[in-house]
Amino acid sequence: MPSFSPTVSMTSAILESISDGVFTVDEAWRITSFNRAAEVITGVNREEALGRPCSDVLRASLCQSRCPLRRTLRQGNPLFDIPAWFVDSEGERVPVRLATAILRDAEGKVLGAAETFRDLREPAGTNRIRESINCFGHLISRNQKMQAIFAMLPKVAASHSTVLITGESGTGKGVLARAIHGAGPRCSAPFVGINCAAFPDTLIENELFGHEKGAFTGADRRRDGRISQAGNGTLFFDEMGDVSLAVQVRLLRLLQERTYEPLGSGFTQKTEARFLAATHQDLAALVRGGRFREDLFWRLDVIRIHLPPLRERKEDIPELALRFAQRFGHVAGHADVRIHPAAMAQLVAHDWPGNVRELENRIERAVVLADSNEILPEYFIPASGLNDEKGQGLASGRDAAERRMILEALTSTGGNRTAAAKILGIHRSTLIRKIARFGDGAIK
Ligand SMILES: Nc1ncnc2c1ncn2[C@@H]1O[C@H](COP(=O)(O)OP(=O)(O)OP(=O)(O)O)[C@@H](O)[C@H]1O
Repeated sequence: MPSFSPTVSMTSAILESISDGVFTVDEAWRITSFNRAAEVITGVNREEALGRPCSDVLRASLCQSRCPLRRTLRQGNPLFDIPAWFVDSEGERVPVRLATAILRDAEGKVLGAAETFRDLREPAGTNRIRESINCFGHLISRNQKMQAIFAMLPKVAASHSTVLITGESGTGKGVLARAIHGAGPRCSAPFVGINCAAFPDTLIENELFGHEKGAFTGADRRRDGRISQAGNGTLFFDEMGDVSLAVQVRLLRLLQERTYEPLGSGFTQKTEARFLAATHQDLAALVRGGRFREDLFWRLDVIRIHLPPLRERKEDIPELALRFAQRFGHVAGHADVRIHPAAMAQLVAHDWPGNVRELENRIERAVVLADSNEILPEYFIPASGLNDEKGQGLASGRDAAERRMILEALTSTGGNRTAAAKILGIHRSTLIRKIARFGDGAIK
């Protein structure tokens, strides 16, 4: 057989084309390379990842105590098939199986280490439309309304039109946006999201448009914004209803003329990105109340997809619950996790104000608490708040129960809202809104 030694460009082309995430670090744990699949799985752009400590970028379950890269560098041995999870750019946990290897130069000097990881959410390479109408990307549903949505998604994904995704928090708007991107012609270009509720006005413009060196105090170098990072991929505006009127003017220009100006540049740039937007708010009502520009609303509302809340598609609960149980069981090393029929009945009876995200978090907690590979009803009772004091469920007295759960979560995290939101299975911005709604001083 003729000898074959791949060139550097060939090696990087191979790394770019595989579906496993791969990154390398130097001996100080700074990321030195980050392949395309790593970007897709973690939601972090290569530019953001390079040069930063890997624990900051991946926020993995093993980072603090059992870092596999550290073990590999110390012992000089590769590791295989390690279960773990990362926290992606949206704050969601991504279960993975990873492997590590040491990197040496031609003389055998250690340069650092490499880690590869496989996304366990889906079998490799299935981010395209599935055969079955019960699924689209990572979304699954038996519900008729959802299936009608899945049926039109291939056409939506293939088009370049702006899509407005509406639905309560945790219904899967972010997952749907990624699925539309993954099933469309831009799937190999970046998917870049921005949570509009997470930034005040001054920062959101900087995040989106980027800035030139010297644009403001502290701008010691030029920085690309998310529009530029999206290239000819997809730019996803999450929580679009939370954008201020001032920023709406800038977004209108972006959507209308496809142009923007990085801060301090004075030059107009053009974007080729496709726009997707999501909101849990009723944008038309915001327009009527004078809090959202009508012209921007019409620019966004080209194709509208409304995701029904989980309580209106209870037929999905068993399948989703089992799927989450299997996924978290896999990470925790429990094969074939089952849900006891009484526990399943409890899940189906619940109203799920936090929708699929809340269900996902409850199942994760139950899998962690489980002593065997069966989830029993008692695993849901203490922490989940599935039952209020009268045992009537959250549907009745929801506010009181919600308020109590928020208080408990904030107490257990010492007031840390990000951590409390994670426990509750809702977005930080949703938690902040709820705290403001209760606004009686007891919750801070
Ligand atoms: N139909 C579904 N099938 C499988 N998983 C789902 C489905 N819908 C939502 N999920 C899961 O629920 C979680 C919440 O989804 P996502 O973040 O997309 O919700 P969202 O509507 O964007 O929430 P928010 O408005 O708070 O940002 C994710 O972890 C996602 O994987």
